Amino acid sequence: MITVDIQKRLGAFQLDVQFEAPKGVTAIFGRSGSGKTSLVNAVAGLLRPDAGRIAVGDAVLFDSATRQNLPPYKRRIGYVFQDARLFPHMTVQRNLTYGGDHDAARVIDVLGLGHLLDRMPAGLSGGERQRVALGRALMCDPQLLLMDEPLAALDAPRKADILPFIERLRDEVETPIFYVSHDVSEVARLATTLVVLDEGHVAACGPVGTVLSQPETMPLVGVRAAGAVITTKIAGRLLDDGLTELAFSGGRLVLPGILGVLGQTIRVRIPAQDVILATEAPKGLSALNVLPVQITRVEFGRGPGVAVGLRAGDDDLLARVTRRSALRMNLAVGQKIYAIIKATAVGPEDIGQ
Ligand SMILES: Nc1ncnc2c1ncn2[C@@H]1O[C@H](COP(=O)(O)OP(=O)(O)OP(=O)(O)O)[C@@H](O)[C@H]1O
Repeated sequence: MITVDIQKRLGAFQLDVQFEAPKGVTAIFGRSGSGKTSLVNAVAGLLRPDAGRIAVGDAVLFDSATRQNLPPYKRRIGYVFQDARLFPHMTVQRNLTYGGDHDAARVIDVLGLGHLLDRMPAGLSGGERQRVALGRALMCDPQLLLMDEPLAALDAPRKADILPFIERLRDEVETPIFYVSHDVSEVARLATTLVVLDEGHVAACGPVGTVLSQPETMPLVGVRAAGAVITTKIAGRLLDDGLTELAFSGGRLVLPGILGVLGQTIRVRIPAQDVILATEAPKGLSALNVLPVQITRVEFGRGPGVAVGLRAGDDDLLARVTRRSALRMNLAVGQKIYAIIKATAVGPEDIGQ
């Protein structure tokens, strides 16, 4: 468990953050200026809090009560920035092992670096460079890895290339990761835990699927970003039609593309704005996915949209409808209705492992 409890005044800005993060990837998400970088800098030891406590398991990195403040180089923290910052005159192999060679063979395997070892950084793509930077950070045997917008400088195809490697890292390497991002698809794919910052405070914190599907989260993450994250298993592959059938606790979903092998676990983000609600089972509809659901929340905001929390089996879904529709349909907590999800609403960037 990682404990973060930080108070820090930065000019007119007050950072006041408390949360506990279990193993896995903890995404730190929030608008520009919400305090994400200040938070990870405090964890790295680059910014000294006015008060608080930071601990990774039993290792205390900072504690104002006992006046402990480990210098950055003693914190055993790996830091991966937006730009890879590799040594240009060294091969990938030498870059990787510059600070240590902990678990080298496995890190090279998980990050798919084997064929790049003799190359120089100048000849690598942006995504490959970031994988080398990640590998180098891991070979120093950190107890925590901090990644501050590591994919922000990459274009969409390079991002798509590197995400599966970070997913493998999350699933196969023990090192916990703090991952700063303002891209919700990235967060939905990678995060185990999500911490949403708002003006220096923790506005929401918990398992990523729970936080993103809460109606209250919608104003914080933005209406386009809000939506459920569900874990599914591949139940069928309709090869002729190029579709994949996914099973989850709430039923079945059919999505475009052949997404993996039978039985494989797939994580899917379903944007709230792409869920349509119907009070009766629809007939003669082109959409492939019609799920029976029960309303758990109806949250009227200040704008024209209403966030509707839904229970589908053991999973939470989220829909955004207009105030007018919510009133006309008389939507109320406990009501059993149908959620309709267009197969093409879930983009490739919303599907992970
Ligand atoms: N040394 C400082 N002195 C005064 N204000 C500061 C200082 N460092 C940061 N701030 C302010 O603290 C706030 C949080 O900054 P921070 O960089 O942590 O946000 P962020 O969420 O990482 O933003 P972005 O996504 O744009 O990188 C901002 O308003 C910033 O201007």
